[in-house]
Amino acid sequence: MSRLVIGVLGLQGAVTEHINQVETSGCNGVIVKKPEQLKEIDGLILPGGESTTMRKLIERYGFFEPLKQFSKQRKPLFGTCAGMVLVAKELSASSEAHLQLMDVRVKRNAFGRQKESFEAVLPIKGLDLPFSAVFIRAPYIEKAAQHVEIISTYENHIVAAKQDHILVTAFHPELTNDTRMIEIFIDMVKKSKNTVAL
Ligand SMILES: NC(=O)CC[C@H](N)C(=O)O
Repeated sequence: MSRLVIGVLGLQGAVTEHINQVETSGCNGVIVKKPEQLKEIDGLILPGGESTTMRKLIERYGFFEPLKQFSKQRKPLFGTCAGMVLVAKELSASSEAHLQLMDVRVKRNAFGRQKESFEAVLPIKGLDLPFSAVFIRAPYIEKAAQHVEIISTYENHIVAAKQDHILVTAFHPELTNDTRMIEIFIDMVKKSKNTVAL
């Protein structure tokens, strides 16, 4: 069977770290810089970075509608940190939401100044052993619809979740050597390919 092709939206943020993890996990990693490339990939990672800047670049490079279409086709998406902000249907503090793909309300920079960046060892649904999660000016999910599966919480806040073909984490799984989080995503991509093939 040919290798799965996982794209990383390459407009801004932690792109190469994700590509490295994708390749370590046995898939082909592609930096996506043009909307046409979305046709060539089986799943897409929206990396961490700065969501407001990413939104501007999404508009500038004509990605807004193509990304919505990508999701409409139920192709798997993985939003990490700023990527989670981008997919949320709602943002708190009346900020304007972006792609609005997942039924969650996200609070940006939610852990406050004392906790600009920190590491926490978290139990994750589906993993036998806890995951060492790196948070950098991280958001969290303030509110999730019933059909959103909560995968992990930290101090009672939702920091990882899944809805259908969309996975999100408030932390940066690509900044550790642990590839188990990306493997959860790769499994989703594998399953979606099998469903399409049937
Ligand atoms: N590390 C990150 O991705 C930070 C996200 C950033 N606080 C934002 O809202 O865009």
